[in-house]
Amino acid sequence: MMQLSTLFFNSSLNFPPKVHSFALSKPASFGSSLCMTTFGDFRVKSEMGSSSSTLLDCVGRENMGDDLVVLFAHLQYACKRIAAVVASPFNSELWKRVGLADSSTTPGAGRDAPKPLDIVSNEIILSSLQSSGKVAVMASEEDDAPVWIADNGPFVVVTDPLDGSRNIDASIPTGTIFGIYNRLLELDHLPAEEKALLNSLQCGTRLIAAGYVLYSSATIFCVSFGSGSHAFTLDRSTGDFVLTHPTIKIPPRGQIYSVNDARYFDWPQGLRQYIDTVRQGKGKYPKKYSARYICSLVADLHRTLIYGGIAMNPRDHLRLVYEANPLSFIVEQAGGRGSDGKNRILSIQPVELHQRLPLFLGSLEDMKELESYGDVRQKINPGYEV
Ligand SMILES: O=P(O)(O)OC[C@H]1O[C@](O)(COP(=O)(O)O)[C@@H](O)[C@@H]1O
Repeated sequence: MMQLSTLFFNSSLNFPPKVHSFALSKPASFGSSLCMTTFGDFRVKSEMGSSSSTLLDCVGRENMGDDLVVLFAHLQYACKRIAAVVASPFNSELWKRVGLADSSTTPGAGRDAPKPLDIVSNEIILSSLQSSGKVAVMASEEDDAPVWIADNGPFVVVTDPLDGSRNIDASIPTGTIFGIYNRLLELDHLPAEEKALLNSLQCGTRLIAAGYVLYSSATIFCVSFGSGSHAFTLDRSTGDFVLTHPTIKIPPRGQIYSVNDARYFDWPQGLRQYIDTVRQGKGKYPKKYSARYICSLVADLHRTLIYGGIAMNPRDHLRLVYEANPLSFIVEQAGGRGSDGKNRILSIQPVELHQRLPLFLGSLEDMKELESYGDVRQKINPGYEV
């Protein structure tokens, strides 16, 4: 079968040669205090701090070596392509043009059936990582087993290429999640399949970098190298990810909880009590909480980082290796906590690539209060249809 990404990107039907082009002017200097960009007739002014710089500038400054800069150059390129694909008017054509319903795409046990854009995003990331020459193995939500890429690649990448893809048809935000480890040299002697898996099952405490990319009204690349979490916004006029949220600090308390509360009657007593309490303004923070739930993990987490509160999914649904670990890393680096309702996520040793668990991410004080209710992890998981 033709590669989906090839089909999607090379087709003249999908990308008509005739596109509107606006006169785009590149800002004179990103270092200036006022950055002005022209989008056609619209002039957009943005205040840029003196620290204004791009994602690649910042990766370079982390002093973690040129290999990581090269990897991020490829990763950001992949995410820009995914951003373009999810916003394309031709997404709905994918179902008709490729045979995704055949058995070759049936996922292994414990995995959900992929959507066409999951597969396209997966291919975009895989091909970028392959051409970087810096990645030994990629473990993805979309593959049953990790893919061994290059014996001498210094890094291991775990990823959910397109989280929240069930929202695509309604143009609701989606995101890419990634985590990066060093390749474990002591496993080099093992057969490829075995070392690919063991490299991918590293504990979250060993992450050297992690992040997410939010595809929403803005495309935001949030990353941590273990010294704070920083977010960059895609400037579509230049193609750069520009530093917009340096050293994010999650508020120690928010007034927002984010959960699919249609599952209320499947929740354990502790979680019901916690939500009942904060809804009524009877918790440690004496104000009534509000609910926000996009049902798109990256978007729910991004809002939580900015406004505070807790983003949670109390059932065994989200994956430890490529969802919970990278996002917990980001949250911890922003001063918050990531747990399964009891244990710190980053300290849980993965035993399976697609291992699922309850996930709670958020403000330190809110997380402590939630966990004090003890029993917050949902035991039953009846297989909800939507
Ligand atoms: O159905 P629930 O329990 O509300 O789960 C919703 C969550 O599942 C996700 O869609 C991830 O699941 P998928 O990877 O199967 O799409 C998250 O983006 C979202 O937060």
